[in-house]
Amino acid sequence: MELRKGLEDVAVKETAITYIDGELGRLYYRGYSIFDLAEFSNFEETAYLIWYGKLPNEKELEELRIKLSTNRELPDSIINYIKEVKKDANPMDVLRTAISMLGVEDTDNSDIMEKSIKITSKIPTIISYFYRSRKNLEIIHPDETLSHSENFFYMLNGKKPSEIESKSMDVSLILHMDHEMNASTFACLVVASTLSDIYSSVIAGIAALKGPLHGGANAEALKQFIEIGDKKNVEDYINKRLQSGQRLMGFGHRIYKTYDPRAKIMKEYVKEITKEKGIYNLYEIANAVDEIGIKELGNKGIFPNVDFYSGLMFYSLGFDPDMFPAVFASSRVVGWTAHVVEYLKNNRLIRPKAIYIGEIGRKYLPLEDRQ
Ligand SMILES: CC(=O)SCCNC(=O)CCNC(=O)[C@H](O)C(C)(C)COP(=O)(O)OP(=O)(O)OC[C@H]1O[C@@H](n2cnc3c(N)ncnc32)[C@H](O)[C@@H]1OP(=O)(O)O
Ligand SMILES: O=C([O-])CC(=O)C(=O)O
Repeated sequence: MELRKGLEDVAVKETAITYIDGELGRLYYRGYSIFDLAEFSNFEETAYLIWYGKLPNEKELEELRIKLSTNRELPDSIINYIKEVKKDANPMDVLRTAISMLGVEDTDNSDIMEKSIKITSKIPTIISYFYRSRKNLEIIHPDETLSHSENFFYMLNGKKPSEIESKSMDVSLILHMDHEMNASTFACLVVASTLSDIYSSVIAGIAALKGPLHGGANAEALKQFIEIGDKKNVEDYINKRLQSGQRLMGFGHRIYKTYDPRAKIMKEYVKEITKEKGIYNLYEIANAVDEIGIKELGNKGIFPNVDFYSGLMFYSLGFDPDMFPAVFASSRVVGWTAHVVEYLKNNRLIRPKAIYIGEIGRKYLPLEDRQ
């Protein structure tokens, strides 16, 4: 039996959701280029596309908009939990626990799609309530008149977003919404394939996304730019980092062997928003890391990935660095749940193999006879 470390190049399902061309750096949701969706679409419309397989007409879009905007509030038990949890808790742990509590509270008999929409509509509320309560600020209840992205920004910052903030938020969420069989989506499927419930699948996704090799890399990438401090230090920093065997965070990808198209799009928006926020120096450092990093690693097919610029984007939008993976999850939940629904149409228990390399037939010794 062949060992495929990291399951590289192993297909676990057929999908009509997302297609990636890792050589050319192209990404399509349901056949639509990520470049077009980022430019012309918004969170609600792209979520509809990913969940239902087509762009919605006006009525369909309005129906989804209403479901997403009227299900944002949390049960009191979860609000109390968020207010009482320790202020330095990891936001991914808080999110994971809050989704688990939602699962406990859930008594409705709606199908997985309806539950998925409700979970999606509540994640920004969980993140924003925790953000404000850890800073001893009053929580801001959701505003049904605002779009998903605008409301997220509003619940966090206490003011409605400007045009550039609103577009940047929408674009960021669109870019993170799905990415074929990444580690967190696979974790969701493993759980779903046992015919467990959708809350449990989403929790598995959050748990896998948290790690610094996956969704946690956005915070690590920003940390690098802050540590570098000035663009004249970039070359030295990269050399030291690579020579000491550390990875450049926000670089490299299992599928992309060229520039991640999402990073390309994110970079343009980050350039604009950092100017507006007075932190353009961080963009300049990031841009220098991008260029010098490619000189060092590009020949191995290692280029910036989505997490490289998204940390700087989320920072510009007001999020604390430890919250970036949770913001990522607020969008990826659409992809996770779409893949679960797709997989369950043709379910088979996911149960791979391990190649045993230990001993067999060892003699059991009573405790007192062991060395
Ligand atoms: C949303 C996302 O999840 S995007 C990914 C976010 N993660 C990061 O940015 C973390 C940094 N990047 C990485 O650790 C990796 O590129 C991963 C985990 C994303 C992909 O890893 P894999 O496809 O498994 O590649 P693997 O870990 O086997 O690395 C292959 C080689 O490239 C090197 N490499 C990979 N990424 C990097 C990097 N960021 N910096 C320096 N070297 C790297 C490895 O050291 C290894 O070198 P070697 O063959 O000389 O030992
Ligand atoms: O596809 C991957 O392995 C990681 C990634 O970029 C994502 O999940 O967005």
